[in-house]
Amino acid sequence: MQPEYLPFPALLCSVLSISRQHYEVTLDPGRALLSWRKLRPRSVKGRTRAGSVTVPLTEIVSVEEAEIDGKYCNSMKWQHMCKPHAFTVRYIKRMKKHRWRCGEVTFWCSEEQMCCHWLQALNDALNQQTHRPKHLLVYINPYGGCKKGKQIYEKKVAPLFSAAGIAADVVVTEYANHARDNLYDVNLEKYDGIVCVGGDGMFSEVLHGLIGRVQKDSHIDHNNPSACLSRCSIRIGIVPAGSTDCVCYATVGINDPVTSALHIILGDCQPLDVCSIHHKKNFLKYSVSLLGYGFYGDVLKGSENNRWLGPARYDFSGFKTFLTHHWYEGTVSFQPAKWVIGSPRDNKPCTSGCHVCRQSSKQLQELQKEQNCRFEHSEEEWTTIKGKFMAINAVSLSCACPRSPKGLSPAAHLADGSADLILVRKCSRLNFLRHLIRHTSKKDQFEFPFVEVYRVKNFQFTPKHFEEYDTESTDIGNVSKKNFAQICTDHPSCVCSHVNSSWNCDGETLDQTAIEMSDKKVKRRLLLMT
Ligand SMILES: CCCCCCCCCCCCC/C=C/[C@@H](O)[C@H](COP(=O)(O)O)NC(=O)CCCCCCCCCCCCCCC
Ligand SMILES: Nc1ncnc2c1ncn2[C@@H]1O[C@H](COP(=O)(O)OP(=O)(O)O)[C@@H](O)[C@H]1O
Ligand SMILES: [Ca+2]
Repeated sequence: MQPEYLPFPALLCSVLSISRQHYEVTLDPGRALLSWRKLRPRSVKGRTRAGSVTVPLTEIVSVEEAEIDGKYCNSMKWQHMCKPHAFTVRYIKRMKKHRWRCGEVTFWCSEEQMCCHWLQALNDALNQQTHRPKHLLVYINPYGGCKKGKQIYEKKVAPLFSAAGIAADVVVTEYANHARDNLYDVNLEKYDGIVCVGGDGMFSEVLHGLIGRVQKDSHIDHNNPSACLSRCSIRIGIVPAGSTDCVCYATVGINDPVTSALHIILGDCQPLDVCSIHHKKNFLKYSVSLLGYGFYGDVLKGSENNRWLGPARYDFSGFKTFLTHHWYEGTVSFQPAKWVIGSPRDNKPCTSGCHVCRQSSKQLQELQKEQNCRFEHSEEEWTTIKGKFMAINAVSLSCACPRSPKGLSPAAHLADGSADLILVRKCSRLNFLRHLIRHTSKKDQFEFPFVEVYRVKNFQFTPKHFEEYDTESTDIGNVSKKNFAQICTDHPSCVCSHVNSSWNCDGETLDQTAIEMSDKKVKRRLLLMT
């Protein structure tokens, strides 16, 4: 039997007008390009192609028949025609520093038939982009960051979505965890993606709702640390309107609502590692950005009563935390991520389509197949480090954000199945400041004798007092006040609350201090619309 071939759409080339100048406009379906070139180019050498623009069809946002402006219609040029015809193409314009803007160009045709032909051909090309979302569910946190989420969505994002023919059902949240709870009830089949307008905390809320919902539908107990979770096929998009926005910044390269909206419209997609955190086999939370004990845990705790300060609450609390200069004692154990081909000391940041992520994922999958799903229990050696720490940070992505454009671990990978564990040991205030300042420049923040970094598959942390006073039961509630007093005499300069820090998990404080974290990737991977 003869194979059936679809007729390949023909190249379309016409002379059309843009702002009353003639252009040769070409739609090349074979190379997936739309281009326009000014006719009668200027004679000055080297400027002949100045009026030429090429746009990949994948970067066309929308195509529509243009509204004919009365003034333009009556102007000299069009007086001889019965009715002018035009169509408008919106497309991605790449600016500096990963910023995207929506460019717009209107092509005027001399005949109605030609205009229809162009509209049809361009719409056919757009309809082939089947990965683009058509129906989105949007959650807006009106209190995130500078409390401008609703405004940002209405002014900057909604007009782009509607121009691109995307229908959006919008929920403005009324309380914390509104979006999470709503995701348990909503008919997900209706949607091609979920969009959250807010910061990392809001993203984490949507992520918990979505992963939880999918596990509930598949009757999987996510409390079980070795359970293989069902994969979420629905994507989450982020419109940054929070205080840190590091998930957005680290995946898109900038925290800019218009850029994010345009990535969502094009259907861009980026897989993301998700870590799960347990305490004694009980599931606590998922983490996608920072899981930090010590400095970042204290910064978060100190910022909680100053929410009214907006994003500045972190700087204010950061300054205070820096001055208090606390260190914490405990034991960290981890298993290295052996499948990864990169190292945290590489000098290259992870970008979309990253070769390291692809290769590492492949190797991880093979390893899992080999170990026949016993991956979590493999008896590989654990490295144990006892000590006094200023900060213990586990990051599954770079955590780049406006405060630190390269992030806490600049070479961390978005989807390699591993997390970078950064240990900052007890050091002088000056040395800690030197380490912090390096986050704002290109200099290596790990190049200090008191800083270590490992690429890990999982890790455990036990604070010192758990080891000494709580061998039977590790429930913090069971540690008696007497024991606390005992511990505090060991720390003459501190009060009880400073014996332990708390964990900052993507901007939320965890109730437990002794935790286990695993980065189970593949099964727990999440698709991000970026
Ligand atoms: C002297 C300047 C030092 C600057 C050091 C900057 C390090 C910044 C690292 C940022 C890591 C961010 C990790 C992201 C975590 C977020 O998931 C999470 C939640 O985000 P959301 O509120 O958007 O929901 N955000 C956070 O936990 C906030 C962390 C922010 C840390 C800011 C620390 C500022 C430290 C300032 C120290 C000043 C010392 C001055 C001494 C003279
Ligand atoms: N309507 C609401 N009222 C109060 N808290 C909310 C609301 N909607 C979401 N939240 C919670 O606010 C927290 C912080 O939100 P986020 O958007 O990350 O802002 P920020 O970046 O300023 O911390 C999240 O944990 C989220 O669960
Ligand atoms: Ca990772």
